[in-house]
Amino acid sequence: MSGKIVLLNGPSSSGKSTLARAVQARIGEPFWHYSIDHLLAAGILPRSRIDNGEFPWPTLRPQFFDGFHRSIAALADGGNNLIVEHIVETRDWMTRLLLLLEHHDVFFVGIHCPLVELERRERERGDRRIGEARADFEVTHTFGIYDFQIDGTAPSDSTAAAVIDAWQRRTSPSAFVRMREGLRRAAT
Ligand SMILES: Nc1ncnc2c1ncn2[C@@H]1O[C@H](COP(=O)(O)OP(=O)(O)OP(=O)(O)O)[C@@H](O)[C@H]1O
Repeated sequence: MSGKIVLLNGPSSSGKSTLARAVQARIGEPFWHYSIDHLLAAGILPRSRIDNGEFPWPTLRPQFFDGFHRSIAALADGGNNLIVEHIVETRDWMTRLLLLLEHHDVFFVGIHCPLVELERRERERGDRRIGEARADFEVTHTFGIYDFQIDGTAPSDSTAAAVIDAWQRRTSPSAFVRMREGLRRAAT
């Protein structure tokens, strides 16, 4: 049986990693915390050869993210429960996730944070490209509907407890099921 997926979506610096760690520490079942950041931190990319232009990132990026999206389904198909943190950048990515995760139990969580706070965090962190948070802020919540939404400025302990409670009480049809139905209606 496929693992269950809690998918956190929000702009850079909204607090996805912090929340994912807090959920993972409290939830009553084993969940793997999975994100692009983990792959990057593991050194998956030939970083210096991309940075020096030898390998073209604009060509490689779409296939890297497509592989990431497919890997979510693959890990869940192995029976693993996942807390996935992601920034859904485009409507195509949203559609791709809806189709790839058609047979999975997905609980879709939106993390909201005021732009002024995102930009403050971005400056303070110093390890994010300035402007990334604003670009994400303008698009990432525009592609779909959620099962649950949270305030990324609230303490992560209480937010994690609220996410777990809402996940335990989740009902059908999920946001992913409703969005897929919308896609199919639009296609007919
Ligand atoms: N609830 C919160 N209250 C105050 N600060 C927070 C909260 N959650 C996260 N932060 C701070 O915001 C910064 C970004 O947090 P985090 O790495 O969790 O964000 P993220 O959405 O995963 O970012 P990215 O997508 O860029 O990886 C960190 O400095 C973190 O300590």
